[in-house]
Amino acid sequence: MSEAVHTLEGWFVHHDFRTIDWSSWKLLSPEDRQAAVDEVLSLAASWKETENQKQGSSGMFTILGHKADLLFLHFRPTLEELIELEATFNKTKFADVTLPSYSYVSVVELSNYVASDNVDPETDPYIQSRLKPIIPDNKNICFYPMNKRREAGQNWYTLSMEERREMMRSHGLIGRKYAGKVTQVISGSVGLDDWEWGVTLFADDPVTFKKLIYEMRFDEVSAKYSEFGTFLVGNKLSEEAFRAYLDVE
Ligand code: VOV
Repeated sequence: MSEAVHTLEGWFVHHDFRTIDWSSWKLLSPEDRQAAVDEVLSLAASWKETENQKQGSSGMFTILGHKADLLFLHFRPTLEELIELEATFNKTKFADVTLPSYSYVSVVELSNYVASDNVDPETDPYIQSRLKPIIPDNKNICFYPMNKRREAGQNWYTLSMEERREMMRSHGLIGRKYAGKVTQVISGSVGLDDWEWGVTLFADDPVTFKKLIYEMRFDEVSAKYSEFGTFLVGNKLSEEAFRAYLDVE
């Protein structure tokens, strides 16, 4: 039997993707539309307050293409908080014109494949900041779920710890070339959602997503042992941009 890698868990994550029923939105009166936007922005202000108190992080994004129009991304210490956030949003006037199009539930994860000894993860500021990530201000976001393969002759889970560690070392070396250009948040979802990990990337230039993911495709762990789900990409929304996005005057 192979040895399971030790993992550290941080904040829970909800990727809440919505489509907008634009016909219904346009049928609302200008006053009702304004009230609906104000209501969401007041929720966004309360999310900012939570972030200021270091009790989570939330962001709003537009998503390009048919898969979704918006993403509400939430990091919180507990699943209960994420459930409450979802219910609160669903009770807004704006939610009446949206439909959930995709969602993903996971928990921020760090594994100790390449961890250094003599570090206490409970107090180390770097590890803590990775386990409890604050959504960066980069313009673009890319999300996709992934699995490690479990096929005869290509089974990640039957490899020895040493083999896996070596491949993750090589994976990390590629990733490090993109330092300063991409921020990655890897969240584990075994037992929480349909895939094994969620990959959330943030960058100012969307071409960076393509270059990083393409380069990783040639790396052994991705080339031989990884399978990917649907990709969603979009832009971070400021409060003003959210208002402008929904403006149909
Ligand atoms: C943007 C750069 C970047 C960097 C620096 C980076 C580094 C690292 C390190 C050092 C480690 C191991 C320790 C830890 O931190 O957990 C990981 C871990 C992981 N990664 Fe990664 N990864 C990146 C980026 C990055 C991407 C783009 C992907 C998607 C893969 C692809 O082909 O599309 C990915 C996946 C993962 C996964 C699924 C895990 C967990 C694997 C497991 O079996 O447990 N990752 N990753």
